[in-house]
Amino acid sequence: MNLAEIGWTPEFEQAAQAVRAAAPGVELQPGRVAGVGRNTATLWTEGGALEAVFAGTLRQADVTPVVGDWVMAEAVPDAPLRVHAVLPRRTQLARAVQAGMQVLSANVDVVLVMTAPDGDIDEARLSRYLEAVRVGGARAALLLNKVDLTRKPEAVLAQLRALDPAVAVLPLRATVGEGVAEVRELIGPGETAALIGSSGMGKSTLTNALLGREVAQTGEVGATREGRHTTTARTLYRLPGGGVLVDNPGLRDIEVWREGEAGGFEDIEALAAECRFRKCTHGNEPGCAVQRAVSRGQLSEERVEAYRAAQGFTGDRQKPKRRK
Ligand SMILES: Nc1nc2c(ncn2[C@@H]2O[C@H](COP(=O)(O)OP(=O)(O)OP(=O)(O)O)[C@@H](O)[C@H]2O)c(=O)[nH]1
Ligand SMILES: [Zn+2]
Repeated sequence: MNLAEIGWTPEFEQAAQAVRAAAPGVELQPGRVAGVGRNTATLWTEGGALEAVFAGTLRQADVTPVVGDWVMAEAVPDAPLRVHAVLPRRTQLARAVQAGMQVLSANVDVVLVMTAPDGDIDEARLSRYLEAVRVGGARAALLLNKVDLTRKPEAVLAQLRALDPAVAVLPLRATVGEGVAEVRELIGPGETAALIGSSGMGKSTLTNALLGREVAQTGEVGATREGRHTTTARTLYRLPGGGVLVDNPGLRDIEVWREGEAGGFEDIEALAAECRFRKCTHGNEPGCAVQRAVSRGQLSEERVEAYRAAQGFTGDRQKPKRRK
């Protein structure tokens, strides 16, 4: 597998070097988590898809790999790979749980938020989705599927555009493939997309259209409940022509994690305490511990920008560049 096609970047390479330097004598190779089980994962590696187990060091570090993560793993003769470390996440999608926050998928570049004009458009829910995406550091786009079901598609599209003028809004008819090429263009080379939205909006139909084959079970009339794909497993799919799609990122009807009292940026806040200036905006200030962590590959630029935006810190720093 060509790692760049599945999301590997120079930033991850830099972070990988740091992990290797900290573990001399261990032969570590990168892999992307395509599926997770209990203490196990399927990794996409240069040598193809391989099974892996989590090493004790990982449990000590108190980090659990999630789908989309890049990890460093050791080859073990006649046994699964052993995952030693998770590389810093560029972005994340998380949900609120009793204990605080649970990361569902990592390193997603663009989140496609799907809705449809059958029934009412739930503006509050869509806004929550957009906020959760923004907090996690990814880009968002709104897809209005089933445009054939409304006589006033323009009015509905305008309603969606008003939610956030910075977010692209695309009309779609997933069942016949109309608008699918435009959706595909939102996913750049080597980028990772995730599809979220309530049940029945047409996510499986779009997934199949993007992949050019039947992988996701759609809710066609007549399908039996048992026959339906009721698993909550998250998986990665490779898109024809490069790029990755996260199936079922787990944000269907659930409580999305938004910045709140706890913030969702605890890691960045811990670093910020080390900045030279108490009022550091983590832009270009000297002695900024947050930017230092970014330059060392320990923290992603995207998450810092999301944090700065949430804090109302703007300007004096470029927005993260879109990868070509
Ligand atoms: N009229 C119309 N129906 C569509 C369109 N896209 C999907 N559908 C139908 O909507 C129903 C639900 O589609 P799915 O793709 O299963 O929806 P989903 O979002 O994956 O649903 P869950 O798996 O429950 O989350 C199916 O009967 C589809 O055929 C469209 O563009 N127009
Ligand atoms: Zn700072």
